[in-house]
Amino acid sequence: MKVGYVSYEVAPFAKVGGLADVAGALPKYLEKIGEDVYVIMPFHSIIEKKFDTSKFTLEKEEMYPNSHSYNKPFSLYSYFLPNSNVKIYFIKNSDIFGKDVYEKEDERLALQSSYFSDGVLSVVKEFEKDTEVLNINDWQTAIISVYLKINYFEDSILGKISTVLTIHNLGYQGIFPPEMLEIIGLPTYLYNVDALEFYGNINYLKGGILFADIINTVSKTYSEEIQTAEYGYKLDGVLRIRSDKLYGIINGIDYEKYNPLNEKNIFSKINDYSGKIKNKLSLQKLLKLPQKEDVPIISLISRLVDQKGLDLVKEVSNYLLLYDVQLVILGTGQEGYENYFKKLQEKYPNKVSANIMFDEDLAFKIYAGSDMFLMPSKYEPCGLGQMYAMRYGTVPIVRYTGGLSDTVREYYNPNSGTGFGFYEYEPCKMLMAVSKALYQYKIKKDNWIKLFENIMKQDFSYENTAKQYKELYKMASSNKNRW
Ligand SMILES: Nc1ncnc2c1ncn2[C@@H]1O[C@H](COP(=O)(O)OP(=O)(O)O[C@H]2O[C@H](CO)[C@@H](O)[C@H](O)[C@H]2O)[C@@H](O)[C@H]1O
Repeated sequence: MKVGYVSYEVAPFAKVGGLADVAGALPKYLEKIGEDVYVIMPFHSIIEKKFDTSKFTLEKEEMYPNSHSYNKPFSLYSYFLPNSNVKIYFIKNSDIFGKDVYEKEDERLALQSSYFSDGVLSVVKEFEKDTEVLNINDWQTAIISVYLKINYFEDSILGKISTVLTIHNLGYQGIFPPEMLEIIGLPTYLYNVDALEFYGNINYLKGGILFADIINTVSKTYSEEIQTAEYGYKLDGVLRIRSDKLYGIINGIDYEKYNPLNEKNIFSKINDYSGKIKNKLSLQKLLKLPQKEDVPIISLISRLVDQKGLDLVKEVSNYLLLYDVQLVILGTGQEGYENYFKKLQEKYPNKVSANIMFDEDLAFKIYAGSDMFLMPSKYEPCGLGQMYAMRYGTVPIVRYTGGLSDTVREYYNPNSGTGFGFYEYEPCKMLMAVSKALYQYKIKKDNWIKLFENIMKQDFSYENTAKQYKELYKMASSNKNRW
């Protein structure tokens, strides 16, 4: 079956968060199990800074979106996802796609994402005619399902395509003024409660949820949580309407790219606990923290946003730092958190390393060199950090929500469990989870090493995830919804 995977960010070309990791890996693994898959993303200008784009093939100099009122042309380039034969198309219009993957201004975002979405369909119609399913991702491309059902349902090529909408994060929905409908080339009658209207605005993700043939999210638990008022971000009712078509498939991580036996991403290979210690000492040296083998490093790598439970960390950090620990932060995001962690480092220069930057190389050195990885999220659709951490033998400490519930099992004894966690979103509950880990680390070292060995045996590879997506695509193509 021919499947197009459409994403606003794809690693390694442009990455802001976890969506890029999935978009850069899943298609590769789909190809391995026999799917005929290609990827489409915008040609963000940062790509030119990171890659030698002269290797890209110019497929067509001038193409146009068909519905959108911004009908300036784009050029189409192509290349391949690294280590695969998966073709990736880049839609280039330098006036539309600016220097950041996500620009701050709402109006720009509304325009960029819809221009891209409509442009994707022009590409499919001309270059990938036999596409059966488009896997669209998050609000930026959700609107593709609306274009297909409303504007192109009679088209001999596009009219046959089914959509799978994957929700990576319900917290971001693409909410814009109703006037956008005309600008993006959709009929104004869609401004009604059974379509895109959302509390006086329009909502791209709501459109995707109602118009896609199949919807899925990135863990089973999150697929259930988002149907409740607590996690539904006001779309729980709409999701409940579509609950018969709503699935949860846990993400994987790229085991080929992230391999503890390969020294490419990390300081030294980790095949036993001594390898872990080597990485830890090198990390301490790199970050100018005291090189102490027995002081546990607790790390946190994240977008610094409310979703990630950072208010809990703020609340208890002074208390936590009474312990003999080192805290390593890597992230960018809300200014309040960035400043907070910078100040924390100033206050505890020997205990805290706050790296307020986006640095993938450093990220994997931290995953490999830490003892514990903290992820106390308020909500977490899947979460990749905890899986990367375990891949490198770092014990996760998580709030049991969404995908964190589905990937971390509470430690009870050396033969069971893969981490430590808590349920209620309370600072002291998080602190207790950290204490449980510190107790094992400090007092029960044999147990800790056994735990290290257990988590390194966990399997979060993409093979199984890819098989489940294959089933979803089959289901989508045989369950096409008429609007
Ligand atoms: N400063 C920094 N420097 C370098 N690397 C950094 C970084 N900050 C974050 N990262 C990296 O970005 C990725 C974050 O992925 P997550 O899945 O943990 O969260 P995110 O909320 O972005 O993704 C959303 O989509 C994914 C994919 O479906 C879901 O797993 C998740 O729950 C959902 O919120 C990881 O690869 C991490 O290493």
